[in-house]
Amino acid sequence: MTVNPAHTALWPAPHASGAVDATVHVPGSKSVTNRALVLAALASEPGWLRRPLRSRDTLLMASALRAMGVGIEEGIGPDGTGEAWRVLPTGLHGPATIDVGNAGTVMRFLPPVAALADGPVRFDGDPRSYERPLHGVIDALRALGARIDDDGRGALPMTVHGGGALDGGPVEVDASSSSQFVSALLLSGPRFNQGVEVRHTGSTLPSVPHIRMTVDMLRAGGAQVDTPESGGEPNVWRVTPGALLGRDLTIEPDLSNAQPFLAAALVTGGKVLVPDWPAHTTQPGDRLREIFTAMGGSCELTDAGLQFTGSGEIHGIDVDLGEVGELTPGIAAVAALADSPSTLRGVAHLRLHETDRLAALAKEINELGGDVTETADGLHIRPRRLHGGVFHTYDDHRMATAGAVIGLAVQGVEIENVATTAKTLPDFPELWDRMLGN
Ligand SMILES: O=C(O)C1=C[C@@H](OP(=O)(O)O)[C@@H](O)[C@H](O)C1
Ligand SMILES: C=C(OP(=O)(O)O)C(=O)O
Repeated sequence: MTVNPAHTALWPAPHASGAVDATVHVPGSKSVTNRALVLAALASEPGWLRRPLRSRDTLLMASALRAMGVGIEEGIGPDGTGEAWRVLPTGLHGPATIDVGNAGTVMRFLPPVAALADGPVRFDGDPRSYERPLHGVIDALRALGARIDDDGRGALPMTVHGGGALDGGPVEVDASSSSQFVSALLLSGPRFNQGVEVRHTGSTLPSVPHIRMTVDMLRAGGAQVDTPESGGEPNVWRVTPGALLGRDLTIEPDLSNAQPFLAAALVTGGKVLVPDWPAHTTQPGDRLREIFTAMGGSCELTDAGLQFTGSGEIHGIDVDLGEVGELTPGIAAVAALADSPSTLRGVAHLRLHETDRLAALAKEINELGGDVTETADGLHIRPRRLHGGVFHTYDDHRMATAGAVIGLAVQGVEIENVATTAKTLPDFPELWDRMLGN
């Protein structure tokens, strides 16, 4: 086996010599970009995505849709104001081969799309993609009339034998391991003959704001969606069959990827302005305003964006992160530098993310001298004086940015494979250096 040198390379995480004071333009949201691509591909007319995120996960999504025949032209928008992608929907075709990488959104959102193609669509990806849960999508699609060949584990690799259309209708799914099972079925629902009615049967449901994001974006595309919040039954979502509009959509900055920069203000007692922070959003990263305020910062949302200011003090926190699990690595990094212990709860499903994030965070922070223990559904973090060392990242973009946050306060932290941040945040080292004035 050849080892990619980028995976073993060490990046000396910059140590902050003082309080940061920077404006950081955070690239577009992964979750919004990949939903927008899927909805635009399923629409009945062309659409625009402005300021899309161009990262590994979104380029994989674009390539996969192109492989099924969708036209995606990358360029500058009609008014000349920055990058914009034109999406030209067509009939969806197989045979096609799709590389999902390690993108949850690609591996979960596209099998229902592939069921609408007129031939076989083969799905494969990184080794970790074979371990990430997909059974909810596979079982539900089979129940809705799709033919899928997998190796019996309910995981990748697999082939969806698209039949040109799917019956759809009511289906049960246990989405306790990933909200993306529900989002996946809803996104393609308008194109199923009978639409879809998804009933979540599990005892817990993570990342509910991401399901709201799916519903909001479907509605903005003209779909009729009934939800628990709109007076429907708990844990049931219903999408009526119908055409989707081609939209002209500007993608919001990725608020979860704003996290390391806000954390830098908190850790150094400095300030960071993130322009274009949306006043209303379903992105889970918006919860950072409340969480990082409780941990010692303060923030103000103005026309210029979100101004976040650290006080020089960092407090521990006891918080349920079940709705906003993807924020856990960054919160754990800050908590390891706090003046009191923290308990992070409600995130058992993180063991099945890019890596087992609970194990990885405990191990890597402890190897720098920390005192972190895993619980059944989270982490206990008792701050200790940390020292330098190698922070391993396990091909997980959020481990890399979490390590960079610790490196601001601790001399001699080296991040293994910082290039893994390209999954959702291209040019992270450059953005980080620029924030620090380097
Ligand atoms: O739908 C989405 O865009 C996402 C949903 C969440 O997945 P899980 O529900 O699997 O945690 C989140 O962690 C992931 O980063 C993005
Ligand atoms: C869990 C994440 O990604 P994915 O979309 O691959 O599930 C994440 O970005 O934190």
